Amino acid sequence: MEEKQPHTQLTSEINTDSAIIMGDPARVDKIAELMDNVQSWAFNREYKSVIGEYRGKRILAMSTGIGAPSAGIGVEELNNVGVKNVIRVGSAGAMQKGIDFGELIIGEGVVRDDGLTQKYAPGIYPAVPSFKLMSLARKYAPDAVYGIIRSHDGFYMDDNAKNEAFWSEKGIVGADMESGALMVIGRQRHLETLSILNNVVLYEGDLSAGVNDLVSGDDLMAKGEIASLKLALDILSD
Ligand SMILES: O=P(O)(O)O[C@H]1O[C@H](CO)[C@@H](O)[C@H]1O
Ligand SMILES: O=c1cc[nH]c(=O)[nH]1
Repeated sequence: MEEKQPHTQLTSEINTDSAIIMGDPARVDKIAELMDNVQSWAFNREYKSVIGEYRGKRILAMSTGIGAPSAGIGVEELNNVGVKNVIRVGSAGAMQKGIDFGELIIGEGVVRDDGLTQKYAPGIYPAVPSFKLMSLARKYAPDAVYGIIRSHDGFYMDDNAKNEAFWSEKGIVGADMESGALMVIGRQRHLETLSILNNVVLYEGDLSAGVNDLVSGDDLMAKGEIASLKLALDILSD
């Protein structure tokens, strides 16, 4: 019998080539409400997974916790069980003025300001999404904010303001912690990847307050979260 993947507890019996990943296990319950014939698969450590159908397409949804290392393990184990398309649906902070709460930010590339991906490939290796999935994003969400995002490792850094000003000036549109790992590892494993982020912090806004508002269900952010999940489902079921 096939052994379960040690962290996610997945096996190839999930029987799908498409997965949606997210940091927060609670978001898995939200996406489950949007799918049909949902079956719980596993909940081990930070990896909560369900399988369901959307417009007849079988899709796995799984949380990966916070940060590149746990996302990286999740992506590797998805690859091990035969998944080929992986979309991350996360929350982000805006890096430019004028991006409102709940607006979707879609990464056309990622500044790899994390530690893990440096172990996979030198920093000059690009973190870029799949052209196929990006084309579908443009089809379903032409009005989203498209641009380069920055994935980092430290949420509570003393030099956050300085770093954000630096990267904002370079045109970066949003910040998260896992998209770089998804795209770098995904490319090396021949996966199609994409990252769709719901903005929860205005540029130069209070980081902790933004994430707290997402937890308490602030209306614009809650709508953005559902919109981001639906967009990933639309793309994978196209
Ligand atoms: O909402 P998720 O998917 O967890 O994404 C973002 O939120 C967390 C930080 O609050 C980090 O994981 C960051 O990337
Ligand atoms: O600013 C933010 C908000 C959420 N997650 C991040 O990584 N950064």
